[in-house]
Amino acid sequence: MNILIVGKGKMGQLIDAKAKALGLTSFGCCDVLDPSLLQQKKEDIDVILDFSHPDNLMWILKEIEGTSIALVEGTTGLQEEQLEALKAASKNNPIFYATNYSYGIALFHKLLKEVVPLLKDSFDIEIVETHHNQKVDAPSGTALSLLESIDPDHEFEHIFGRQGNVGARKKEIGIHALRGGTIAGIHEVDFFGEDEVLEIKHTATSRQIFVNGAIKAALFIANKPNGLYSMDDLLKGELHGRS
Ligand SMILES: NC(=O)C1=CN([C@@H]2O[C@H](COP(=O)(O)OP(=O)(O)OC[C@H]3O[C@@H](n4cnc5c(N)ncnc54)[C@H](OP(=O)(O)O)[C@@H]3O)[C@@H](O)[C@H]2O)C=CC1
Ligand SMILES: O=C(O)C1=N[C@H](C(=O)O)C[C@H](O)C1
Repeated sequence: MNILIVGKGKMGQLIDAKAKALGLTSFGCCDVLDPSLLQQKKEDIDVILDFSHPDNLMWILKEIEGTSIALVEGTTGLQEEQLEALKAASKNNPIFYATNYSYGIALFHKLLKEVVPLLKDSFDIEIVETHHNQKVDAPSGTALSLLESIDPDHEFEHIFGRQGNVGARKKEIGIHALRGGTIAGIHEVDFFGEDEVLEIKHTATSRQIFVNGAIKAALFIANKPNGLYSMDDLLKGELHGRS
């Protein structure tokens, strides 16, 4: 499988190194300011993995239009219209999208779907995420996806941080972002009940878990029919697990 990576940052470089270590052909990392690699290698690319910045997405979708190149999209902070464009592009290319490529977070979503219907009427729900001091978007893409799993029908008001005389808690879900040091990613959902608290927490102890998951996603969608794929498809395909 031949891959090309969009994004020359922390994730891009780690994916490039891991792909090469696995014996895959990686053409390296590029971005919208230096698109030549994508344009030169277009004929030979099977999968593009984008871990960069939302500003690259429309350019990538234009480049893969009319080709059979698959896309593994990992960039977070995408706006609603960019998510719509991703969905539309999946009619013509295989596209895998996840805000978090770790196995644990994929399971976290499953746990929420079990637990939330049992608790949502009697427990207060809050989401807390913690990331390194270089992260540019807040709250994390993962926190927003967890929110979507908790409240798919938007029954609750979504409160992004609290400040001032906010009054007593209403039918709301609080979402809070902490930033500091070198934390790869911590996500926690707290359920506060009467005289008890249930906490579900995932800690990524290094970025490698995202890198490995993204490469598994790339192997999974290479040569798949056009469509939008998610971590649920990867779990069903039993391609996940350690390393
Ligand atoms: N889905 C998942 O599992 C994961 C997703 N991510 C996401 O991947 C993305 C990249 O993360 P990470 O590698 O840590 O970030 P880095 O900051 O290390 O790298 C970001 C890359 O994007 C480029 N970039 C920044 N601004 C722009 C812009 N305006 N237009 C085009 N390119 C730009 C940077 O180029 P330059 O250096 O020249 O500015 C750099 O190459 C983030 O959205 C992050 O949230 C991260 C980990 C896991
Ligand atoms: O920027 C990061 O580092 C991460 N971003 C993703 C997110 O926004 O959820 C996934 C992971 O938590 C690391």
